[in-house]
Amino acid sequence: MAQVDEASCPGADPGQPCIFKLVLLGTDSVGKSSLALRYVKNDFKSILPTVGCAFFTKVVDLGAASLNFEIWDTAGQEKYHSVCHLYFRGASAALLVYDVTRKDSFCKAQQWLKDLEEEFHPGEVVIMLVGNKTDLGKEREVTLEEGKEFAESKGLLFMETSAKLNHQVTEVFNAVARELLQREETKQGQTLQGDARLALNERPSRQVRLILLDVAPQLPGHQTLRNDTVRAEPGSEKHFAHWGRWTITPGAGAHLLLGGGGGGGRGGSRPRGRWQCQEEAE
Ligand SMILES: Nc1nc2c(ncn2[C@@H]2O[C@H](COP(=O)(O)OP(=O)(O)OP(=O)(O)O)[C@@H](O)[C@H]2O)c(=O)[nH]1
Repeated sequence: MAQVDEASCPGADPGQPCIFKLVLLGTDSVGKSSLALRYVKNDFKSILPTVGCAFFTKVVDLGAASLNFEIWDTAGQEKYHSVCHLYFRGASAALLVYDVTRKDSFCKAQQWLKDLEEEFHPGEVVIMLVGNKTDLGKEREVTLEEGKEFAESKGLLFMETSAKLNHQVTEVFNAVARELLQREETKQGQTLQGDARLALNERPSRQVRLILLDVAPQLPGHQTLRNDTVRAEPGSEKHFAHWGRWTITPGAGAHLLLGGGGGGGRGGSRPRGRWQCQEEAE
């Protein structure tokens, strides 16, 4: 993956990795806190139900690039549902966690997705559906295919994990991190393209009208030899018989490249007298 210009990431100090807010969503006891704990501290232990929200940070090193995750672990209990919305505002990524041994938690994850869809524009957040507790395979109520199918139908990333066995936990966060950096890179590319288009639009029209005239009235007996109007592409070269070769630069006029003996002089490398190029943008 190409390297992202980290200095231009939103929320980051110049030269520092991008900061992305990632929110863990899902009903109670699906293993949100356990996934966060496993990922951040490589630990698994009995945890009390989350009250409100817990917060972790983690630097993700992907080799070619790195980023900072702010991980918001929300409480899954129903009584906290309404406040969870406060926590997922401003998120760049969300993990929708369900427990593969509980169908109800899979349905709840789908409801969380609806909430996210109401809050964010399509594509604004990277969303991964995570089926946790694969170590309890015998008690499965949600198959791998069901999870995969639902994720595909909604354009979500998808993985199954076991926080207990440390199965695919880092992979989940890394996959989200890669997706975020890729999107950031695309965004920056589009901004650059937009800037370039803007710059092009600011230039005069591609066709310009140049009026070349010899202005050397101070020379005795001299008069304007030619008053010519041409249409020229920016940056093009034009040859005028007796007037030499000129480069045409809209906005900056025309510049003599090689004199053709203009200004009344014959065979000289520079025209005599003063020359002027007037430009009219079309
Ligand atoms: N077998 C197994 N148990 C797990 C796994 N992950 C979490 N648990 C257990 O599931 C229970 C709930 O885990 P939590 O991490 O507290 O779940 P939560 O989603 O944060 O719960 P709330 O705070 O209520 O929202 C705990 O007893 C964990 O030990 C897993 O991968 N496998």
